[in-house]
Amino acid sequence: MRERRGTYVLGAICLLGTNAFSLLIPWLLKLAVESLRNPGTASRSAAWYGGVIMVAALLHGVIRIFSRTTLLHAARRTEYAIREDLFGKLLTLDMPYYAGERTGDLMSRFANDLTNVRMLLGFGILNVINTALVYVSAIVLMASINPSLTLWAVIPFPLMIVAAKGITRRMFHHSRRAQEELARLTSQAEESIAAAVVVRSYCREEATVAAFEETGRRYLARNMTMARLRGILLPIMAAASAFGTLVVLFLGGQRVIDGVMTLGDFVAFNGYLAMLVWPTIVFGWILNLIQRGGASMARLNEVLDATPIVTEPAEPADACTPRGEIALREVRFSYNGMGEALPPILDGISLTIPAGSRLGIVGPVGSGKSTLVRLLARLYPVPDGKIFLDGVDINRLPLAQLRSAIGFVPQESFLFSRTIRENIAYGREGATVEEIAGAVRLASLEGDVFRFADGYDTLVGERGVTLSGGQKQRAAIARALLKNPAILILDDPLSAVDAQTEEAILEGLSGYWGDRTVIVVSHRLSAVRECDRIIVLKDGVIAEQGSHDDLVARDGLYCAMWREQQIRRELASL
Ligand SMILES: Nc1ncnc2c1ncn2[C@@H]1O[C@H](COP(=O)(O)OP(=O)(O)OP(=O)(O)O)[C@@H](O)[C@H]1O
Repeated sequence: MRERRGTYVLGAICLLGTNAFSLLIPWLLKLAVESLRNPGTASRSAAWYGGVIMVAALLHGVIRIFSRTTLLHAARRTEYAIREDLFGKLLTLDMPYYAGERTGDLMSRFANDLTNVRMLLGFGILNVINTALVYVSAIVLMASINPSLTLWAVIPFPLMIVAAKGITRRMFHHSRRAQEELARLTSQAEESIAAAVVVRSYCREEATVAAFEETGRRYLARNMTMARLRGILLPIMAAASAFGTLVVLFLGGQRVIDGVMTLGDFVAFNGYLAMLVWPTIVFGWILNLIQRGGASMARLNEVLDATPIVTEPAEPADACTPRGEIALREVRFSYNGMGEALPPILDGISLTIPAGSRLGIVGPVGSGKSTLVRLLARLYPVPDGKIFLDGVDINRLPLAQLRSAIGFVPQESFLFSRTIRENIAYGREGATVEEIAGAVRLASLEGDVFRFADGYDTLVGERGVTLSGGQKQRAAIARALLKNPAILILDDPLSAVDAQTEEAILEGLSGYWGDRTVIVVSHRLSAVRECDRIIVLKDGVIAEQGSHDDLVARDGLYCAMWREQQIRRELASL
């Protein structure tokens, strides 16, 4: 908006010009009428004034087009810039922010709120300037013709302003609520479409439609109230302005009959009064635009002013090639729920993972395995002096440097609605066809890709629906392998395949490990069996650690889990 200040000033100047010509017309009419009444004393003929009026009307029209396009284009450009800022901002925000937001709500800010802001910055500003100019200049000119009649003419205005203020205050409230309901509607629609299969498989169509209808009803009710208020406002404004006109016709007409006012003055006075009618009638609409635009700008500012909790270091450490040694010192961590710290998920984890070694992380459901690996990539905030990469506090590493050292395959793999090739190439910009094929081979996905009719060019549907769960997971692994990171974190990435396939895939990957540090989180102990060290997490602490053989020999939690999984496996093979 600030960058476009010049354009708005130009638009305002044009509005000044267009209004100057429209204000000139009643004055010229007055002179024309006076010339008709007193042809002998008039300096110019009525026809001459008629010609000048036509020129003034033409100039008024031309400059009006220019003023409107200037201001409306400026609003479009501002909308474009805000959209870019919004998108840029959303990419900088971190996991803690997204954990508290609904996608649909964010999407509605892109659509509905941005439109409201554009309307405010376009039509809103245009009409505010126009109304102010018309009101001030018309009233000044009316007062110069007849001050007492002007007073009568403007009597309804204060009443109109009081009525408009009261009604628009209520409109603002309903407008804000309506926008929230719309955001909720967008969220519900987005979620129901994404989870269409779940909805159908649980036969929840009716309940989902009912919930959608309920939100829709609330949205409709808010809009109906707004329409009612707008409906009240408009006739009040029109009636008050008609009353002013009536009074002027009566009192002005009498003054003309009494010879206190000339017919030319009366014509001009009425011309100026007529100019006030439209801005007065649309006053309510403009106030509504302002209220709505203001409410939407506030919603956009909530996102634009949001700051990521995970920030770049104030004094970054020198860049160096990572070796991949990770150290954790008494790491404690709690998630924030509605701004309050929840009970700790990790409670004093100390651990050193030598560069080039392989660590397995196992433990019961919800014991904090994923949380621990998320902290290594600073997806959540980590206190200073707790986690080190090659001896450097990770809080001192620029985020891009830290994250480019890590290949992270999360529990839920996400694929873009693009081809398989593009999805895997996302791992590294500029990767060659051979490198992509190499990563696909390592992730044991090659056979699957060749079976697809379009091979690497197979389009992955939204969220990868055309791929099986296991194929999606292997595609996500291939993407991380292509990145060629010093540290590879696999957070239960093969949960969708059976134990034998998981083992075979991990076996196939063993050639890739090299001197990389590898962290494998898994529910299946067979997946971590070959790791140099395994930690068993329980209730946020390391309950046991050691190699597979050590842990089995200890006859503790790991050993119990191992026996249970072995029995299950044997039963499954019967
Ligand atoms: N964003 C979050 N906000 C609040 N609590 C969370 C969040 N993410 C996870 N938790 C909670 O933290 C605990 C540990 O979750 P985490 O995902 O780290 O466990 P896990 O050991 O990986 O579980 P699983 O074996 O099921 O994958 C759980 O109780 C979970 O509910």
